[in-house]
Amino acid sequence: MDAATSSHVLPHVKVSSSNLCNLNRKSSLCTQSKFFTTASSHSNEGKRNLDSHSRERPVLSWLGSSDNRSSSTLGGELYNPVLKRNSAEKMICSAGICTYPGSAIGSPSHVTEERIGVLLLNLGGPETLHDVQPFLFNLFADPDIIRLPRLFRFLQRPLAQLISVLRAPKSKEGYAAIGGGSPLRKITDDQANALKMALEAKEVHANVYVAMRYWRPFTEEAVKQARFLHLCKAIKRDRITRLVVLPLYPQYSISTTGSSVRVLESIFRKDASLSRLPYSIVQSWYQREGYTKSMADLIEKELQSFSKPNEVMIFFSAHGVPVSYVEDAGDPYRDQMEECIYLIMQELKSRQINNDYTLAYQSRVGPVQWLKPYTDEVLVELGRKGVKSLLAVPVSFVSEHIETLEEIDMEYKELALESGIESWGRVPALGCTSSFITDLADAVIEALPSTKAMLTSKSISEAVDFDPAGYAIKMFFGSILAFVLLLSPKVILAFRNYML
Ligand SMILES: C=CC1=C(C)c2cc3[nH]c(cc4nc(cc5[nH]c(cc1n2)c(C)c5CCC(=O)O)C(CCC(=O)O)=C4C)c(C)c3C=C
Ligand SMILES: [Fe+2]
Repeated sequence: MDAATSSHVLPHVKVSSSNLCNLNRKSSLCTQSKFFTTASSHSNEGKRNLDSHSRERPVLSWLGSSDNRSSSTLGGELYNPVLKRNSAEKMICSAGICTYPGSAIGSPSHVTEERIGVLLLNLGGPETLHDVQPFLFNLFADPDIIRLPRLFRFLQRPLAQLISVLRAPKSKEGYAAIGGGSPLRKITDDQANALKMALEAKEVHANVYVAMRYWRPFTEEAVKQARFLHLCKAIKRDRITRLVVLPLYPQYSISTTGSSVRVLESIFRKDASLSRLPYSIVQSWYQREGYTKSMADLIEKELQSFSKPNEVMIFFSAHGVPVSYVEDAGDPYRDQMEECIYLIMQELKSRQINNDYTLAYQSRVGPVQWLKPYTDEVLVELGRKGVKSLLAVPVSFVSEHIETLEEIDMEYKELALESGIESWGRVPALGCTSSFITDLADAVIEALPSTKAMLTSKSISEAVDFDPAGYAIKMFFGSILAFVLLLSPKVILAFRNYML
């Protein structure tokens, strides 16, 4: 059953500010952990609102402070908000702001009836082979997936149409090999139900909703089309008073969490009641002990299936992103991934598991450079060097999906065996593993005190900033330039790469 509609009982909890403060003090933020905060309010408001925020944050004001959470010690997110000026940095510096909404939990003795909602954000996947091309269109039409210069943004949709049609046959083959569609929706619904129960066990009664970025249940369609009105409607119908947004990506990337949050916040901005709803976003959670321990449990268990467990190479395989995301746009994804692997290996070492390990990136698409080393190349290299046993660990996603079930289990396994590796294993995705879901429940509870309603002043100023004459000029010259570029042999060659 759809998690959003699974409960007919209004979620509620009695929350006193002192309880919430205690919870927050237990979180990484409040205990002054070296790692970055897991929760933030207002990922998009950015620096523009720093002044107003700083006035409102009585307990958790640390942006620019001299304690151990300075930009150089923020775990994987080593981005100095003062030095880096880009879109990702806005997210990160705003992620450092943690505010208390004055009304609900302002005074220690205040007790409010809360109706808590949790919104799980995920990528979504085609449910049938027929859905594959339109799913790919949605994906490539996302300006956070194909990042065109401003002048060429109007080409986004025609380009997405072209690339999705070129890519569809290869993608369909992959989805056909795993049963004719993506398992993501079912798994995410199961995770939502499990999370609801885990929260209930901690006496936090919440409704858990699911919003997918590229397939049903869509995030944006939730407001635009009657058929998919359920998300917005449900949040309103259930009279949710406080919302925690939990992207199901352990590490932050512009292309995943960043994109989903951008869409969600644009929906909130356009809806008067949603823009007044206090919410907070768990930006990344790879650094949580519950997650690293759960991953270590899976690895430890899977190693036992080899005849010589301590001779097995632990092979972390992460979904890649184009290098330009990290090097030009300031995406913290690679740093967070490296930190994540380090933390999992530390946990394994504490259990006397000292295997060799390596990290590589899979699933590259298109003509640009992606994060290296590439999974396929490393597998061949390891085989050549005489590695005989290998345990693949998918690490950027917490559900089984096409890239675990087809790419790793079929393509990479075959390649590894051909390259001289004799013994192959793969760690399953976390799915509904109870220690993991329990930890997600803790992450939600820790994020509750930092919920804050969106300010609408930004949308007003954006509307004022729009210049129709400038826009028309850009469209005119952009079209001519695009036409010339599209005819160049280099560009024609580049499109072929989407088909391979
Ligand atoms: C952390 C996870 C992911 C990142 C980062 C990411 C970036 C990214 N992906 C593409 C292109 C494609 N991704 C596709 C499927 C897909 N991607 C992720 C996760 C991340 N993507 C998942 C979980 C899935 C599978 C969904 C499912 O149905 O099971 C696809 C479609 C499949 C295919 O044709 O290979 C494409 C295409 C880009 C370009 C990108 C970063 C810019
Ligand atoms: Fe992807």
